[in-house]
Amino acid sequence: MQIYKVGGAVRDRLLGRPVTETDWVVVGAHAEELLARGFRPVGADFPVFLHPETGEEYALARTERKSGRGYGGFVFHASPEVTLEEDLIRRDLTVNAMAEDADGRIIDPYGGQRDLADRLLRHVSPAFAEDPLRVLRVARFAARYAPLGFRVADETLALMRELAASGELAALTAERVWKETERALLEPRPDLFVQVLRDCGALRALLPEVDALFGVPQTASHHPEVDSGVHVLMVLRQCAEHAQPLAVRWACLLHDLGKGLTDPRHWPRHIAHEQRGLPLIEAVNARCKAPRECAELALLVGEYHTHAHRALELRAQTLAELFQHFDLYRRPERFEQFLAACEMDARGRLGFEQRAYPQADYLRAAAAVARGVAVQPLLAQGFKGAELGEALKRARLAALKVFREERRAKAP
Ligand SMILES: Nc1ccn([C@@H]2O[C@H](COP(=O)(O)OP(=O)(O)OP(=O)(O)O)[C@@H](O)[C@H]2O)c(=O)n1
Ligand SMILES: [Mg+2]
Repeated sequence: MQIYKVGGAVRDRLLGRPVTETDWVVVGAHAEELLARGFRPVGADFPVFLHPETGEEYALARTERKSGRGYGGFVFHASPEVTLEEDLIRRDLTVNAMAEDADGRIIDPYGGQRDLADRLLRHVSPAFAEDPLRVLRVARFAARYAPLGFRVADETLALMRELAASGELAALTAERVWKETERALLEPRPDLFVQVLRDCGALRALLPEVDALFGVPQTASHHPEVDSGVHVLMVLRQCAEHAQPLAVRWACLLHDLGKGLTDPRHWPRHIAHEQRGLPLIEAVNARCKAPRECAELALLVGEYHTHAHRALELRAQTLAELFQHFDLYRRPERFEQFLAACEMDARGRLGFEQRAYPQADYLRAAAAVARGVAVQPLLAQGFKGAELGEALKRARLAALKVFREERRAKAP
C-alpha cells in the first residue's frame, strides 16, 4: 500500500501556513489490512480509520457516488484498485486535491499549485456537486484566505449557484451547517463567508432572515452605508478586527434581523425593530442549533443594542432593570460580551470604524457601581429572603441614581 498526505496539510504547507491537522489517503489497500495494523474505523460504512498512535485520519482511496439526498445519502466505493488520481478528482477544490508522498514530492494532477499561485478557489470537477456542504466550505475558505488574495473562481461560483438553486442545501443537517458556520465566523473575514453565500444564492436557503436585510435602507446619518445587509457585513468585519469570540460574532450577525420585517412605507426608519427581530433570532437559533451561549447572547443583543447606544440617556431605573435582565450579578462576563457586540455594531458603519464608543465604559462603570452594593449591611439590618432581594434592588437603584447624577454633573 502507499500512503500520501492530502488535503489541507499539503495546501497549508505550500502556503507557508501552520498545519494543525493532517489527513492521509491510503492507496492499494483493503480495510482489513489497516485493521490488522491497529487502525480504528471511524464508522461502520465509512472507509476512514484513525491511526493507533497519532489519531490522524487515514482514508482509503475512494470514489463516491450519490445515492440520495443529503448526508448519509452517500455510497462509497473504496477498493485497492482506486488510484490516487481517481480519489483526488472527487475532492472539492484544486488547492485541496494535492497529495504529498513520503519523500515530500507533490502529486498535483488538477492544477492545485497553479491555483495557489493564482489565488483561486476553483472546483476540481463536476463531482463537486456530490456534497452540497462544499458550498459552505468554499465560502469558509474565502473567509480564511481572502487576506492572502484568494477569491472564488467564476465557474465555481456558477456551480455553487446551481447547487443552491437545486434546493439541495435544505437537505444538509443542522450540525454540519453549524460546524461550517462557526468556523467561518471565526476566520479573518467572516463578512466574506456571508457575502459569498449571498453571491451564489445560498444565503437565501440557509439564512433567509439575514438575506432579507440586503436592499433594506437605514437612516444615512446613523448609517452612511445605508443598506442593512452591508451594515451587518461591516459589523462582522469589525468583530474580526477586534478578535471577538464566536458568541459575539453570532450575535452581531443576527442583531438587526427585525429590519428585514419593516414595512417599506416606513423606510429608512425601523422603529421597534429590536422587538420585531426577536422571534426571527429565536427561529434562526433553533434551526441552526446554535449552542446556548451564542443563542442567548444573540437574543440579548437583539433586544438591547439600542439601549447600549443610548446608555448616557438611560434613567437609573432603566439601568437597574437592564442589569437585572442580564443577570449581571451572576453573569458579568456575558454583559461584557453584550458591550463588545454593541461596540461592533456602532463601529460597523461606513466612516465610523474608528469612532470611540464611550457608552461601553459608561455602562461598565454603572455595572461596577451596581455590583459594588454590599449585602452585608442589609443582612445586619435583618433583611431575609424576598425582602432582602427587594432591599438589594432599592440599594442598587439608589447607587445608580447617585452615579448618574455625578456623571451628569461632570458632563461638558
Ligand atoms: N466536503 C468535503 C470535505 C473534505 N474534502 C476533502 O478532504 C480534505 C480534508 O478535509 P478537511 O480536513 O475537512 O478540510 P481541509 O481542507 O483539511 O481544511 P481545514 O484546514 O479546514 O481542515 C479536503 O482538503 C478535501 O480534499 C472534500 O473534498 N469535500
Ligand atoms: Mg484537514
